[in-house]
Amino acid sequence: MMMDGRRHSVDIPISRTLIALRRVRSLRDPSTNSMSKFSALLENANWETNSTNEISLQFMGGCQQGGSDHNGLASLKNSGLNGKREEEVDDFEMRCDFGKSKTQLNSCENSGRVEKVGAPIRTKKLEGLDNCALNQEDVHGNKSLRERYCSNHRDKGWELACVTPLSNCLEDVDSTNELILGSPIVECMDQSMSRKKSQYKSQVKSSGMVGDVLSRLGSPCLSVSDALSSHSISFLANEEADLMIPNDPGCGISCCWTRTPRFRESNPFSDAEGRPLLFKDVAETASFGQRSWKLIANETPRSFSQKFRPKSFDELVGQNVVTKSLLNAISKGRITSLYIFHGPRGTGKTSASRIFAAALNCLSLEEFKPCCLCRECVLFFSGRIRDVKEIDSVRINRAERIRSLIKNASIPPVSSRFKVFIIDECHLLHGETWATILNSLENFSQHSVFVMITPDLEKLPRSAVTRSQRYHFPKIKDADIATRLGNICVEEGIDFDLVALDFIAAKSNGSLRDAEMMLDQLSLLGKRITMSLAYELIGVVSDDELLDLLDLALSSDTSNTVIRARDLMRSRIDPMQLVTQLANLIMDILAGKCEEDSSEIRRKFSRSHASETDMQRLSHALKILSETEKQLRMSKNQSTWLTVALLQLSSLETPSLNANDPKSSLRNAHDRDGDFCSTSSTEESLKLLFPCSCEDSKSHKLGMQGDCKATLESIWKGATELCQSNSLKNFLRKQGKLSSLCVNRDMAVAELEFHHPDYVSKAEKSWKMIASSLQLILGRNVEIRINLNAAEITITNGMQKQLRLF
Ligand SMILES: Nc1ncnc2c1ncn2[C@@H]1O[C@H](COP(=O)(O)OP(=O)(O)OP(=O)(O)O)[C@@H](O)[C@H]1O
Ligand SMILES: [Zn+2]
Repeated sequence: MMMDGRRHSVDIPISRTLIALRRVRSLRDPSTNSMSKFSALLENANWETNSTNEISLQFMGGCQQGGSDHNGLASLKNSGLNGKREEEVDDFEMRCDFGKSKTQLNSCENSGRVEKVGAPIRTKKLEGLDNCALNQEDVHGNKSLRERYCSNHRDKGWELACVTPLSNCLEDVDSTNELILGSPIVECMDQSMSRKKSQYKSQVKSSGMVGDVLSRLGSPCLSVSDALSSHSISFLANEEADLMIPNDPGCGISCCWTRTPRFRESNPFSDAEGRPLLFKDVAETASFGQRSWKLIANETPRSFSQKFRPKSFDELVGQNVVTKSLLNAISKGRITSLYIFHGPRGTGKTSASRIFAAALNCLSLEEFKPCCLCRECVLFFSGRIRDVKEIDSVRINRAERIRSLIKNASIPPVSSRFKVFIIDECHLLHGETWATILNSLENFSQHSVFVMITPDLEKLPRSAVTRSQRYHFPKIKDADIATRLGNICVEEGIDFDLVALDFIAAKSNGSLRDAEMMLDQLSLLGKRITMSLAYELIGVVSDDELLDLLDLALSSDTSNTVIRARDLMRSRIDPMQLVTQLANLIMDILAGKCEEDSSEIRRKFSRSHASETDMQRLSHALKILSETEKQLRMSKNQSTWLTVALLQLSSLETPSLNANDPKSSLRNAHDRDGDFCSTSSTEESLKLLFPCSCEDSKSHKLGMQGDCKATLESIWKGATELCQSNSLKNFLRKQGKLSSLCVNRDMAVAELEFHHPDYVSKAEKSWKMIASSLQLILGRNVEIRINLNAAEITITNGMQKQLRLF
């Protein structure tokens, strides 16, 4: 949501401060809490910009409320913009000269020191009784922790000053007492935006359009006292303005006009249709599906992703190409009527569409837009702009609604430069809806812009794609995500381990929203964000990673299967969970669900595993996995057996994994304490084959009988695959085999068999490599025994070499 506030507890955005000038409470009679006492003041206020680009607010004579004649004047200016050095640009001054109206506004005089939440504020200037100045600077400490993340939050100061205006500014007061203002220059520097000072250092220049828009604002009224006490200042006053709350976490700007705004032309549509975009999803209006929004500025953000939604292009992480190109399009005036923003979820498409809409209407003459400061931006960020609409794609599938929308788009904007229609999830538009829109493109007002958003370009009609300007939002790099998370942690005062943030970033699959949501959840635990905490909460693997693993396993890429599986299980997922997820995924694929899924990796996987044999292999894999799942419940060596099971997925020879089959490869290795199952007869035969280690009741063993053979073959194949030397690999495959395996909690004993004494000695020479490969697959120390008939050589990896004879 564009209006999501941020840093409300740390920084005070100047924009919010300015808006708070309108707060009605400050203008109320303290004894009665009534506004009436000051109504004349409101009616007689006048704003103007003078030649030095200062905005002036003048309280005209004749108002005799409160024992004063209110000839006082106030103006706003950015002291840094009139030839000051760049370092000073951040300083935004407010000086007040209210003349006789100081009775109402006398708290200016008390502004010698103002506390800002989370950071001390220092007052630079205090200009006598009639003037006040507030200059606050952040004094962030604790730099060391923040250095990596706080580049955006370096110390900034701001100064707000009201200065006596020079001229008579009243140009017009219309019949409804609305003020028509001259061309003011709004200059303010939000702390949160101060890093953009190079872009923002110059103000919104005075222009007819600025004046035009300002003229639609109601009577402004000024109070500083309340503003200071609540760390915010407002421009205007009316009853609604009281919605502003001191800890308002919104974007910092709230629009609460005293009068109904006048527009260039009356809105030809119903109120509902013309309702402006306000960035808070609450209810829906009856019109073509446009959402009705509440002033988000008054609401507490419910999540980090709401709170930290980017509000300008430079806050958009990892989308530099898009940003640059959109900004260039605006600065060169090359705006087309149809844009498509596409790319994976949570990468900033919706945010960018809103920023784009704001930038299109921004009045700043600077290249970097939106400035967030001009009146159009103020309107936009307060959600009061009438010409930007966010439309529910499902709802406009109805004929009358799309007609209404098209009609609306054919008419020039109400008050802004561009009418922007943002249609999220546009792949849900029906073909006819698309056709109507595309056929009407020519008839749209030159100033109507459609921004369509979808995660999947391929689902859109070709004709739409070819007639639009497309912007791809790629997945966000893990490093960028981790940095962003770090910034959020610093801002929210959350302790964290870097590695945990990296982990969250890796888990979020390029979606910053997912990452922020995970962080949000973890932060609720109220502890330091650590790896183990993250693992506890997130221990699942994305579909894409699962598909990757499955692909490796099915393609007999033993080494990578083992490496990937071990990697996942080491830190990221419990083997039980992994096997369940894999089985579910295969079921989805077999059920054809991948066709509907938007993931490219899934579609690719489906395409490359579409043959009959592939389907058989997949159902075979499913059988193995479902059987493995049962076995793992009873096993203490879950990761080993899951790895072994994965190595069997590529084979089409289905080992009998029937739970009732005593020879089942995995089942028949059950030991007495339930680690692996076997019938007593199988156990006997295993002992016979491999008498020494399996006496340990905690171990389980696979022998050469029945279907154990297939498992042993898979493991042997995997192990040989992992040998780096090709000649050794070929030799072991051809001449040797794994004749039995006994695994207990700490180690495994593998029995190898060769047909010739020379082979035995050759294998013996390479025992380390063989043992290492088996070790990798089995995930524990491995003792190997190399047999030739009655001869057996025992070699313990990493320990001394031993020859044992029966
Ligand atoms: N590129 C980004 N830069 C900064 N924040 C981002 C970015 N992408 C996503 N976010 C975070 O994720 C939240 C959601 O982003 P947004 O709605 O713009 O993504 P989206 O691509 O439109 O997602 P979807 O396709 O699901 O609608 C934002 O509020 C913001 O906190
Ligand atoms: Zn602007």
